[in-house]
Amino acid sequence: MYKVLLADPLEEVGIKILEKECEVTKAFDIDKAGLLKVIEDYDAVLVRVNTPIDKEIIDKAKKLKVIGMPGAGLNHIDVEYAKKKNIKVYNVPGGNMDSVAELTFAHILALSRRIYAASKKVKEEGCWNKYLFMGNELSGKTIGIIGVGKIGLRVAEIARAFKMQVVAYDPYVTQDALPADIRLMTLDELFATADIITIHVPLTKETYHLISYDQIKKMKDGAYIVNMSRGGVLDEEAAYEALKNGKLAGVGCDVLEDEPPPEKPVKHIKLFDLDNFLITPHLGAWTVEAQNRVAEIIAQKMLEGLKNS
Ligand SMILES: NC(=O)C1=CN([C@@H]2O[C@H](COP(=O)(O)OP(=O)(O)OC[C@H]3O[C@@H](n4cnc5c(N)ncnc54)[C@H](O)[C@@H]3O)[C@@H](O)[C@H]2O)C=CC1
Ligand SMILES: O=C(O)CCC(=O)C(=O)O
Repeated sequence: MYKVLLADPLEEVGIKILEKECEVTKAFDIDKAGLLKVIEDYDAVLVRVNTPIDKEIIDKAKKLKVIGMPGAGLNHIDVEYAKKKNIKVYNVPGGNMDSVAELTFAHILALSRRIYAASKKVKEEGCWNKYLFMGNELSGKTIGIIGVGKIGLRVAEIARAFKMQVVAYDPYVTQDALPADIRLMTLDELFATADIITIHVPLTKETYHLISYDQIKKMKDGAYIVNMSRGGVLDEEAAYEALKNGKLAGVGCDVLEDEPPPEKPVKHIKLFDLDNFLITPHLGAWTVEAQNRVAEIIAQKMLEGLKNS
């Protein structure tokens, strides 16, 4: 029987598939030191985004044949090095795209209708004053999508239903490959055109701090930024400055560069003081539907990978 380590939780449907042919160990709280101690015993390991698999772990993993990620992003896994060591790395492209695109719009709507601040004012002060919370319609606005892969394209589909114009920046796709109503442009053109900018790129050397203060300066006054991709793509210090001085009207993030953030009083994150900064704790893929889907697919892929290795 293959030995599989679940270093992070997986929905039951995936565990059941693996358990048919593997001995499955659950070690959801394992840290790097723990992984280094036990990884040599396993044929396969499943990790989510906050459990990195680096060269050091791979070097210890003498029996490892398969690494599985029940989602899209692989920036926490040294995929090149794993491949050199003949370890297969699997993810589930598109498995959570609907959920992430839907949360993108939850942030966009919450920002443009000031839902967080208005709700807080009612609950904390009993203040029922609509005059404080004038919002904006999405209809007729331009959304700028950075990265038109699986999630970016789904965001574009939803944007259409809101009667928005869609522009996009992605150096790895061509205009012919896109639906006719998505206008591909340079990043500077997108900054000058978009009312709402939404980020859907992988975290790479190229995308690290892709949105810096110098880039924000090129955006329209009062623009919104939403980042559902990875912390590190948006420079959080720059976002703070731009929210404080009013250059940006709102920022919504599902991810942070330092994630999970240290708890108070260890470090206080300035952005958290601002009502027009929205944060969710990496919930993009966190729906029953997406989690069941990715669990089933990743378990099947890992099993196939083990059998073919
Ligand atoms: N918040 C969450 O829970 C989730 C976050 N994600 C993040 O979203 C990212 C995108 O996911 P998918 O759309 O499924 O991936 P995808 O691979 O289908 O699309 C990524 C797109 O980004 C483009 N891209 C790459 N480098 C770029 C650059 N420098 N500038 C502009 N575009 C660039 C690619 O050409 C591709 O079209 C993932 O890599 C992951 O980091 C994904 C799923 C859940
Ligand atoms: O489900 C998770 O743990 C993270 C999802 C994610 O960020 C991804 O699929 O790239």
